[in-house]
Amino acid sequence: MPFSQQLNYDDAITEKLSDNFANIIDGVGEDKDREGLIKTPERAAKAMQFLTQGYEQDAEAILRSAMFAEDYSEMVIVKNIELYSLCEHHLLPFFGKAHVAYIPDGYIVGLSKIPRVIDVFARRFQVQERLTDQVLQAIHKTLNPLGVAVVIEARHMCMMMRGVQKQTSVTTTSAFTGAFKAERTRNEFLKLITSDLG
Ligand SMILES: Nc1nc2c(ncn2[C@@H]2O[C@H](COP(=O)(O)OP(=O)(O)OP(=O)(O)O)[C@@H](O)[C@H]2O)c(=O)[nH]1
Ligand SMILES: [Zn+2]
Repeated sequence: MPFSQQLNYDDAITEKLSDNFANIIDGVGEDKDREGLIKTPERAAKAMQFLTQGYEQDAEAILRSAMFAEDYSEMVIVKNIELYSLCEHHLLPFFGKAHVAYIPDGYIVGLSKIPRVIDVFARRFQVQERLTDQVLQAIHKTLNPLGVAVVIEARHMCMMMRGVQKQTSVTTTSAFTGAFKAERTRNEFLKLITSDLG
């Protein structure tokens, strides 16, 4: 399942979630049996399973499936990886970009696996800090590189649509291991992720 775009929905979970979404529709005072809403509980149940499919996936296995021995020990950066997650406090989306770098020590990883690892952890109920750290740790543990860096910049719908209602604030989190703890290496990474190439 980790590599497919199409999720195999679990019938028992779909039924359970559908019942609960029907209650939510009812709870806000809507008519859950009107035409436009009749299929909504099931749609929402499937959407929720899609958005939380990361619980069933193994980030370290994904990384291990495409590790290659390579004598390259310069910084590798994959930046501007879009991400969508759900905040665990309000179950509202937060979304933005992740920038990931590592300095190999004997092994490189297939580049696409880095965005896949971000999705594994983003498709759960999250806080941005934990998401940042989980991506860092998964890469650190599997590749055992000289260093890993993860920066996430995100907007939280719970701060935009409700609550403090701030539309332009962006939250940045970062985490570093190994060589990225040194100022010079970290600065090189930070400079490269803000370059004009987008
Ligand atoms: N640190 C952190 N906080 C988050 C994240 N997502 C949402 N929050 C915050 O979680 C907090 C929950 O605070 P509470 O006071 O319990 O909830 P609330 O009454 O709905 O708070 P307001 O949003 O201020 O109205 C809020 O300050 C949210 O902004 C996240 O990824 N990281
Ligand atoms: Zn929230």
